[in-house]
Amino acid sequence: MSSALEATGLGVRYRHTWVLRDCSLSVPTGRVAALVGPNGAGKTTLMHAAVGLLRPALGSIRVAGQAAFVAQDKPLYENFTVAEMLTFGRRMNTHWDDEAAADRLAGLGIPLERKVSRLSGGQQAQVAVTLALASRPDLLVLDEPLANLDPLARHDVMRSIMAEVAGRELTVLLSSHVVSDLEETCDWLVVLNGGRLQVSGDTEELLDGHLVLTGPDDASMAGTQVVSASRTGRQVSMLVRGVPPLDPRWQARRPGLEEFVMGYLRNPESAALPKLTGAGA
Ligand SMILES: Nc1ncnc2c1ncn2[C@@H]1O[C@H](COP(=O)(O)OP(=O)(O)OP(=O)(O)O)[C@@H](O)[C@H]1O
Repeated sequence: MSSALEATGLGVRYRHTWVLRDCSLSVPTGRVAALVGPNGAGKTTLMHAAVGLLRPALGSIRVAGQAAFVAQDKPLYENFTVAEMLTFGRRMNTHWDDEAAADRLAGLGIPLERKVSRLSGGQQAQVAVTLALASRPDLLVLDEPLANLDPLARHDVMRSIMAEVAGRELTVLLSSHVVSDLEETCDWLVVLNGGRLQVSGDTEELLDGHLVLTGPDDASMAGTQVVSASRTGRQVSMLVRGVPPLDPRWQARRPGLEEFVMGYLRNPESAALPKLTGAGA
């Protein structure tokens, strides 16, 4: 399994403050990886380090091939038309697929002669993604591509990204605060919390390896590895790792993605990380 992105012992600091500490992760080629975490967790910082916009103080982060980055505040010139943005992109990039970009925009019904400022938020996001894709990257890094978009536009942007991944060997790393948007499309999950990596792995394997247990708060928890728990009255609901408990009063089910992420974020001390033995293992 080859990696499109690999970080080993990554540490980043701004002046004297560490904002990423000891992050080791690997995203396999061809995956759509979701990067989630609360405000200030270090998601943008990790993306900046991945695409070479900042240099780590410790460890390393490596992309196999070319990366393209779409920043949070869509890097478009408001007074340019879409066609002028394409010309700009062509001049700024050594690898550039004009035809693919024009085809993609035509398929999305975005007129080339329209000014960027006259496009909807969803169309601007699509233009920014199209420009990034036109540079033929191996890794597409998108910082909150769905921010400020309505649910339909969020769905359309995600679906169009999936179509690109299906069409070629492209890996995507995208951050979002809306975990439910990622459920259908992201098959790799990275959770950052307070500058530390909490979770990194195949989404289905992670969900299959955990249970949500609900039961009375005096039920025995023997043999269960609790990620986090919340109480309502005399009932306890817990996210646990591994095997079901012995106490028959527990009801067990597979967690949804949002429950899983929330369960880990509630307890920053818990982690679900693969054992990395050297780079890329
Ligand atoms: N240029 C900078 N100088 C100093 N501190 C910074 C700088 N950029 C980010 N930080 C700090 O680094 C930490 C991580 O910020 P980062 O933007 O990576 O988080 P994030 O997870 O992307 O947050 P959000 O979800 O709010 O976008 C924060 O505490 C932030 O204040």
